[in-house]
Amino acid sequence: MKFDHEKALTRAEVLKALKARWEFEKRTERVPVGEACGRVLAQDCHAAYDLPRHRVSSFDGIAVRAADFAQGVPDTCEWVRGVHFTQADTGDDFPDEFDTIIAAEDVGYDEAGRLILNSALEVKVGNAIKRAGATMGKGELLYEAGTLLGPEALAILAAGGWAEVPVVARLKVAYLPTGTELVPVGTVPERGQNVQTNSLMLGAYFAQWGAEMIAYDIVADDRAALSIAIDRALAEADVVLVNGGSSRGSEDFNSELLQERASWFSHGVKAVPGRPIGLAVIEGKLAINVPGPMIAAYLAADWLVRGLVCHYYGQPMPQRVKVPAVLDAPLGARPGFEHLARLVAHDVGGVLHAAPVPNSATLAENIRSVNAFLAVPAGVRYEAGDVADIELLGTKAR
Ligand SMILES: Nc1nc2c(c(=O)[nH]1)N[C@H]1C(S)=C(S)[C@@H](COP(=O)(O)OP(=O)(O)OC[C@H]3O[C@@H](n4cnc5c(N)ncnc54)[C@H](O)[C@@H]3O)O[C@H]1N2
Ligand code: MOO
Repeated sequence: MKFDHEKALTRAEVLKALKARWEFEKRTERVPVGEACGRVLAQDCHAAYDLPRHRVSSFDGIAVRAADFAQGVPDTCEWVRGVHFTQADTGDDFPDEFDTIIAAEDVGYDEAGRLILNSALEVKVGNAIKRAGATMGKGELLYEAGTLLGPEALAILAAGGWAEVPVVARLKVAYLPTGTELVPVGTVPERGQNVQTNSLMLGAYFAQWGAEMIAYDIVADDRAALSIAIDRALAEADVVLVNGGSSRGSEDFNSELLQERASWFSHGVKAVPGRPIGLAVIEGKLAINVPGPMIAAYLAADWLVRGLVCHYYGQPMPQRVKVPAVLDAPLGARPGFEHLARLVAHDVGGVLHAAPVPNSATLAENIRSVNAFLAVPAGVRYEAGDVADIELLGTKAR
């Protein structure tokens, strides 16, 4: 499908246009609290009760009556466990007749098992006692709707009585690999064939971002078959990704098929790699024709699908750590286009340097070595030796 570079939108314009037109329904489901890490809370969650339910000791030690210490440390030779004092270790409840704790470090016993206390002790009511509700008070707001739950949140919610947690249902992203040349993983490709692998990479990313991928079987470059598959995917998912057939090949039908169904359609983004992307809004759902090549598919997922996932969950797009690096090669795209530069960053005598992978490298080598990213704005060109703030992709700089 032909497209006009001048009409292509910037990445920011694409995100804005799609978010403005996307009509998604945020479904809610309840999941066991142990499975809620990484999920987004669908409603405010309050503590169901005070915890601890009643005051407890906050030290390993013994519970005593402070009144017995009004004149200083008493003679405890005749003290009877359970009558004059009782064991009360950290987190332990103890009978209400006792009102203070003496830490184990200040407590001893003689050969006859009689209690001996440090004579310098000052004992007041309420020493080393954790009040009722100190962990959480009944009705306390534990987490607000919209919170992205992390490991600690699971523990706090569970402590507050939430054995099951109401969360936003996972965004469903249908992934449709298309191309007559594609064969499934496990098949040795013949001449003219290629292994369908983007679904593995994208599915793993979507899982990290909290979206569920519905992976479809490979669809050949056949208009009728593609049309049926696209309609099926649109019925099943919130977002449909049609991978491949996005450009100008004689069998690149996908963007056309999306445009036919769309209330809004745009082809192409002013960013490379990944420029020939098809963007459609179909009955309030989003359908994206993601370019086939692995790096273009990765980039589209990273800036666009991730942005949409964050929008669905009401979360900000996570920002990567940026650090200054000396560029060892020029960077910048043709006029009007952003350059989404994937870089290899490495330390040279305490100074971070970065450069793109040489064109001569295999794709495998490229993927293995890239550990940084720089979005060079349209109209900007960096020369070798310039310093730029690069984003670290989370792998160790080498
Ligand atoms: N004459 C032109 N040719 C191309 C242009 C252009 O402007 N003029 N743009 C190039 C750019 S940039 C890109 S990006 C690609 C876009 O390609 P398509 O989206 O049409 O993808 P296909 O042609 O179907 O496949 C390309 C390549 O990727 C492999 N592929 C596809 N899907 C998968 C998958 N699921 N897993 C693994 N690999 C996949 C496919 O086998 C091909 O090798 O067009 C350029 N051409
Ligand atoms: O978008 Mo393409 O070749 O630039 O991957």
